[in-house]
Amino acid sequence: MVVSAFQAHVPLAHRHPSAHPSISSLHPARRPRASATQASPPASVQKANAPLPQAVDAVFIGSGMGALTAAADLASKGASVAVLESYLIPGGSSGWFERDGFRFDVGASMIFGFGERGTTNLLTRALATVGKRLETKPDPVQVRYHLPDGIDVKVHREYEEFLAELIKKFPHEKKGIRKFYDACWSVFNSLNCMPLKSLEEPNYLLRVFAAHPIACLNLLRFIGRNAGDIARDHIKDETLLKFIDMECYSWSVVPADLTPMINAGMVFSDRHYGGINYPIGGVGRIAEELVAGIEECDGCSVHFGARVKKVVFDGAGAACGGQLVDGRTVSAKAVISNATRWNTFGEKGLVEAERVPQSEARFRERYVKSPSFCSMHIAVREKDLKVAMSEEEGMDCHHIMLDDWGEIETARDGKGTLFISIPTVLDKSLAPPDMHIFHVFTPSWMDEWNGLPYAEYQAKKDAMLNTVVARLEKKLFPGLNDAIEFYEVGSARTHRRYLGRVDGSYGPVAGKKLAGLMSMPFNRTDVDNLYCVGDSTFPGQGLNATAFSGFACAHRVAADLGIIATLPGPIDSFLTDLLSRQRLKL
Ligand SMILES: NC(=O)c1ccc[n+]([C@@H]2O[C@H](COP(=O)([O-])OP(=O)(O)OC[C@H]3O[C@@H](n4cnc5c(N)ncnc54)[C@H](O)[C@@H]3O)[C@@H](O)[C@H]2O)c1
Ligand SMILES: CC(C)=CCC/C(C)=C/C=C/C(C)=C/C=C/C(C)=C/C=C/C=C(C)/C=C/C=C(C)/C=C/C=C(\C)CCC=C(C)C
Repeated sequence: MVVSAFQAHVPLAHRHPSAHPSISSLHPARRPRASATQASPPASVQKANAPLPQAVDAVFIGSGMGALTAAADLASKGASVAVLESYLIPGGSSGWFERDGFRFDVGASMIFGFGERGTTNLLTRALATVGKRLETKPDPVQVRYHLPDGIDVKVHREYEEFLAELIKKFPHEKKGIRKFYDACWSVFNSLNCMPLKSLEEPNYLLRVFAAHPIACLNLLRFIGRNAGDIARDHIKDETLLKFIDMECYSWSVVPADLTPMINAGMVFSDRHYGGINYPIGGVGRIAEELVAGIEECDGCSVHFGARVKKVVFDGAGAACGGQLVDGRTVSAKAVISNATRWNTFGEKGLVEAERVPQSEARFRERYVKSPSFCSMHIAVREKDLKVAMSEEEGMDCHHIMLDDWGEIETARDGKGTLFISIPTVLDKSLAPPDMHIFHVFTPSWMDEWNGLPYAEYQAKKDAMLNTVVARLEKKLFPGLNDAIEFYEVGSARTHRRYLGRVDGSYGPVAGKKLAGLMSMPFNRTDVDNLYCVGDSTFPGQGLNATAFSGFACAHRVAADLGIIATLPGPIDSFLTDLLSRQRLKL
């Protein structure tokens, strides 16, 4: 099946603002969202969708960044892979959609993992496995915070410049600030000196420990801890601790006390090391290139409009393939789910209830679904904004805004934390001349949207947009209301529908204080030959994090398929099971 231009750009959200006179009159300059573009879908997507293979080494359910990285790595090692994606384009939450010459990123536009040095630049590395590379634009500022208590801080790419700005605000915490962020560097430096592969493959662990004993011991020191514990070891000022909470919340959607220190170390250091780099042409280019690279490998294919209904099992109870909703089946030695844990093992999940292993109860007891987001994708005319928009004049691409500390996590209806990205500040090719893309998102829960009749649903989206635009106009972007050309609002329902993620969730987060990353599931499951990849596995949310899960998954699958050397079979199995049992005790 070839994907038509229209299908490949199905609207993210179906909305008709003109049906709501209140909105039209509030925003006379706005017009309803533009029609889906008629431009051709990318070559990678057109080429994909060869006939389904009958049998492969590894079949992937979904084509998010976790799956694409793992598929690319396995393909480069000589395995045959088939990626089955239910939607019409690849990438999942790192996908894209187009309207009237604008190319919008579906998810966050702040991209880690595109550095040139070290080992933690996992997006650069994922593309390289299949001989691809993307041009990127370095972002001089990771994010500018606009927070209560007059905290207006830029996280500069240059580490010392960021510290100086923060210390200026909290001079009495000069030592504590440096100690906390230096602890993050210590984690990062330990990771960034070693090859990053599967932590459930003993041969790798032994080799990496032999080559980097001090770094491994340092990681073991931090792997069971959370960022909040380390921050409190060094910092006393409550407002500064709230700032650190926001630093964590802005990517982990939980405060520092629940954010694993390994992840904080990665994020708070890599932004100054590899830096934040925007892929020219949009975030969706990463998935497009990975698909193109996978398809160039012998015996490897990516299929769209291929929704998997269930995992297929053999007589011994081992996973042996995926069955699509239309009944077609792809058999495989390894089955890898990129769906969330709940979509894989939960009610009406890919694995029927009687086969769900006991160990999943442990996961559910520890992790909960994070909220979804209400995402506002807005096309903006630069000439009507009363603020300079170019990078040269000091406009930053990413902003976080909060008016009241009490509302970091809980506020609803667009009154809480606002995440704002304007990727056109870095890449003008995303929009027509003199136009900008504003992507504004705020945490939002399914219960706010579920069951609303059409008119109420649309009215709620419009109300959210109005609240958010009013806040942005007042504080950051005067003129925004009149500068809106068109807009598109996505709710938790939209995320559930188009990304297939339960309740539109951003992923699992600790439901209570846990020992850092120790209990986050790895890629193997307690079902033989069934693996998981993506943000439901170690180390969690984020593109670079899911790319790590992809590399780790590919490594373990390659070991199980006999493609890479392991310790002798029985020893490998014994040690792998021993490690997994030890983790279960934690
Ligand atoms: N700037 C950033 O850091 C950024 C940007 C975008 C996304 N992300 C991250 O990406 C993470 C998600 O990545 P991921 O790898 O977990 O995957 P994902 O959720 O993005 O993609 C999963 C894919 O699997 C498909 N799928 C689900 N069930 C299926 C089924 N039954 N049959 C066929 N296909 C199915 C979905 O359609 C989707 O395309 C999120 O945590 C988010 O933080 C980060
Ligand atoms: C041998 C022995 C004995 C031992 C051993 C030890 C070891 C080796 C260990 C190891 C470990 C490891 C390897 C680990 C790893 C890790 C990793 C890689 C991690 C990563 C992470 C990352 C992350 C977390 C990221 C994230 C990000 C994100 C989430 C982002 C987001 C964003 C957003 C949301 C945006 C915002 C926006 C605005 C502001 C606008």
